[in-house]
Amino acid sequence: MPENKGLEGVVVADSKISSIIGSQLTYGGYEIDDLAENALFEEVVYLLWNDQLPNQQELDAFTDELFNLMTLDDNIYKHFELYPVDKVHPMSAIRTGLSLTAHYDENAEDSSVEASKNKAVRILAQMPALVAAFARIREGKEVVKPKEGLTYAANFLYMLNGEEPTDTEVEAMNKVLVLQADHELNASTFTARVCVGTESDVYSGVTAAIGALKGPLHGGANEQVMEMLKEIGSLDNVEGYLQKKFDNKEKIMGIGHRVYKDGDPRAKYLKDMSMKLTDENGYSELFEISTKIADIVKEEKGLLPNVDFYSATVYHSLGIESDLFTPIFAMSRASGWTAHILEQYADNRLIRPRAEYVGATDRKYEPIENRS
Ligand SMILES: CC(=O)SCCNC(=O)CCNC(=O)[C@H](O)C(C)(C)COP(=O)(O)OP(=O)(O)OC[C@H]1O[C@@H](n2cnc3c(N)ncnc32)[C@H](O)[C@@H]1OP(=O)(O)O
Ligand SMILES: O=C([O-])CC(=O)C(=O)O
Repeated sequence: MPENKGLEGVVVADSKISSIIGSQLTYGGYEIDDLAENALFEEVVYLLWNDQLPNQQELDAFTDELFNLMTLDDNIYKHFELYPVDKVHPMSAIRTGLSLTAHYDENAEDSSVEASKNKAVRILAQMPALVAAFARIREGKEVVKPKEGLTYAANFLYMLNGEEPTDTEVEAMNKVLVLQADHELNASTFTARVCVGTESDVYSGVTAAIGALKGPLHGGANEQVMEMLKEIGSLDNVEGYLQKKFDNKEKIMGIGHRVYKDGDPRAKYLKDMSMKLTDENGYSELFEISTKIADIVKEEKGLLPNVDFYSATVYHSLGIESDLFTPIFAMSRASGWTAHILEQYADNRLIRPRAEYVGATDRKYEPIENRS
């Protein structure tokens, strides 16, 4: 087995976008705490793409640009009606939908820096529209187009629910988007960089990244956390549920991290939000079940909650279906993916590691009639 199975600890790129040192996370040199408490998601995206926060004029121009690209081509809305939407996971729908948006971008194959930056803006603007449209169409509801003057977080909730969200909802959604925007070389970002390292286009990189985020060991864990909470059902069942998982050597979703061994700095914000929102919306028991799970897993395994753990109850309290949790993560992470894609283009070298061959050797071709 290679020394660094799963590329653990292997450094494969220089990056100015985000950094993890111990339990400290920074975006472009700003502490995640500072940004989570103060920043608008749009400011964070601008920071990830430009290595500096925008001034008011730059933010206004960027917000307008995003709004102007937030409505999808009618054919994209229509394509969601072409297949049995009730049987399709939203992450698969978004993966296909995002890939489809490329066909309505006349500069899709233009690989200039300017065109690649424009694609990043289009993708970020279109992700919330894709998630919200799919969610409504599968319920037989009319698509809701974005509303001018709303922030990115507010517009997503508006397009999803068809009514303007409250300040509390917008604040929570904005914070979740900020917290999930980037995370160094996580699996989906690495996937995006590998893809565009072949000089492939931005849409291909983001589509590949969506596929990687979908897995339950990565972004897909937030949906699984909600399924676990539902399965547990009440506080009394937590010990029994966990014991069975431990006995079967199964993982507890939303817990553990490849890099953070002393805790994920994003989790405390999500825990605070979860406590507040579950209390306000009548889901306090889900919060209590969550903290009991976290305490027992810490005690038994020394493992701590990651970003996905408490985000599940935050989304649930906002009335969001559990299979939309990972698509929302994708919406936010599209900012980090595209930042990394642009950074990869700027100083590219094909990413191509090696494998240790451990298969059979010295075989000779046998005609098919001679094979047993
Ligand atoms: C946004 C994100 O992607 S955050 C991560 C989201 N993913 C999850 O929440 C899924 C659950 N967690 C996990 O699967 C893991 O903790 C990962 C994949 C996130 C990171 O794992 P790694 O550092 O690669 O650890 P790895 O999977 O090799 O596990 C090491 C040991 O810890 C155990 N372990 C790790 N996480 C967990 C967990 N959540 N529950 C129980 N045991 C765990 C493993 O079973 C293994 O035990 P062993 O050595 O006795 O076989
Ligand atoms: O960094 C990782 O491996 C996973 C993670 O927390 C993220 O992508 O936010």
